Amino acid sequence: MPDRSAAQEALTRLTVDVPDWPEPGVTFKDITPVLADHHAFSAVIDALAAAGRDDHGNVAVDKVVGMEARGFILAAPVALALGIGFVPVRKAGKLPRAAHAVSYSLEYGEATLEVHRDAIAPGERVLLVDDVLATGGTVVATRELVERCGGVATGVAVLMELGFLDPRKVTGDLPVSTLLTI
Ligand SMILES: O=P(O)(O)OC[C@H]1O[C@H](OP(=O)(O)OP(=O)(O)O)[C@H](O)[C@@H]1O
Ligand SMILES: Nc1ncnc2[nH]cnc12
Repeated sequence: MPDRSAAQEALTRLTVDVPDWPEPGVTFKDITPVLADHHAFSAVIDALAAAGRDDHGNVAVDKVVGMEARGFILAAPVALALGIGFVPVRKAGKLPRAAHAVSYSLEYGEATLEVHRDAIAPGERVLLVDDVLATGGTVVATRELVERCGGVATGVAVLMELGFLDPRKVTGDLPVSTLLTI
């Protein structure tokens, strides 16, 4: 069983709040010190991977999707921990083959995300993994990409949720697993 409280403690202790970055009024949650600490990194990966298991501890998803860029750092080891494949959802113009694209807004701007059309097979169950759930725009766009491939997003696992931005208003019925709510 992952030690969820150890992961939460490490996240609270090591995440650095950066005021007014990348623009005035935004407090940026810098998780790089968490990644730099082997024990903390390992604890948060195990805690995130739990969202991909059922009540008996069996793996309940077929793929793990990570959103560029910080999502990649977390989703790839989560996929390995679960023994399943990893799918990158990339910012526009980075994927070399036929891709689906969805545009969206986030806390500090707008962007387009893309996924290879054949990265997720019809009917596959997909866990989304990212570091921060802020407005929820990234998660909603990624769910749309999974569905355009014919897959089913079963949930999203994040390190932290910025509750004051009310992301669950837009994530709707998608189950959210978060280690910290701020
Ligand atoms: O809930 P939202 O308002 O959509 O914000 C959350 C997203 O914002 C950040 O990514 P960003 O697009 O800044 O990219 P990065 O990982 O490359 O820094 C973060 O890693 C999430 O993916
Ligand atoms: N405040 C924030 N800190 C880190 N990543 C974010 N993504 C969106 N809002 C963010």
